[in-house]
Amino acid sequence: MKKIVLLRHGESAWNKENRFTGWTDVDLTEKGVAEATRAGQLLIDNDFQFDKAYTSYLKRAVKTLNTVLDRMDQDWIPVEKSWRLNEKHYGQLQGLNKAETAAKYGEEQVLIWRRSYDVAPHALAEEDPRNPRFEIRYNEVPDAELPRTESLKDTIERIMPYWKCVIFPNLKTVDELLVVAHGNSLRGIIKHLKGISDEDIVKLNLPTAVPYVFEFDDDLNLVKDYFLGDPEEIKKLMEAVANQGKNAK
Ligand SMILES: O=C(O)[C@H](O)COP(=O)(O)O
Repeated sequence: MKKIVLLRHGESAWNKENRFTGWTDVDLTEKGVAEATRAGQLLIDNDFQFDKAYTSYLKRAVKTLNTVLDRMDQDWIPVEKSWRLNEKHYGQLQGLNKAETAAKYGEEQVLIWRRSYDVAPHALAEEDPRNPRFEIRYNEVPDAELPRTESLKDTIERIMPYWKCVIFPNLKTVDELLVVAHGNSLRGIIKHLKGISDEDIVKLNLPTAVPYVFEFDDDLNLVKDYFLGDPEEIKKLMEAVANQGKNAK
């Protein structure tokens, strides 16, 4: 059986503070590192030996991947980074507290910004210092492809060329791939893999650092998908992610 494991990074400083993060390059918390170590242990316990790993240009994902591979003693495997695996760009929401945003604009509006398929938050202004066009790490990316905000649809459109041409075709020749990325960039990949509708994708909330395994037959048809870990605990973690957009007052 061929397998791809999708893993959201461990808790970041802005997950802890409940802020919209998007392309902001925040670090893991201590808890985030511990979550990544635990994910690595779960992957060893389930006999994973990865042939190759992929991650984004953002350190919360890169450091999660390094921590997982270190726990597995698989630091040596080939790793490729791509900006295309970055989180959904959250535009002007980046840096704002999610519960405070819900208190100001309403929970329904925040749910639309966080989970809808084709509504993007307000875009960053061209001169905003957070605009990715000012960042050296994106020098290789044509300006027209660099987002100032994104809907999930936009995120999927920029991930898919990389998924379809680089990541997925590897399965023809190797058996196990690891992709460490972000809540929404992974929702986009999962929507594609499972054929989830635009309406139903609203309900998917990915917890931090819980390995999500996809198994494929030799013709690369999806056979089954499952999380590693305790289902009750994972359900609670998913609910907690959904509740981050609720008004705390
Ligand atoms: O960018 C962020 O804020 C997080 O990675 C995901 O946030 P969300 O669960 O609010 O989409």
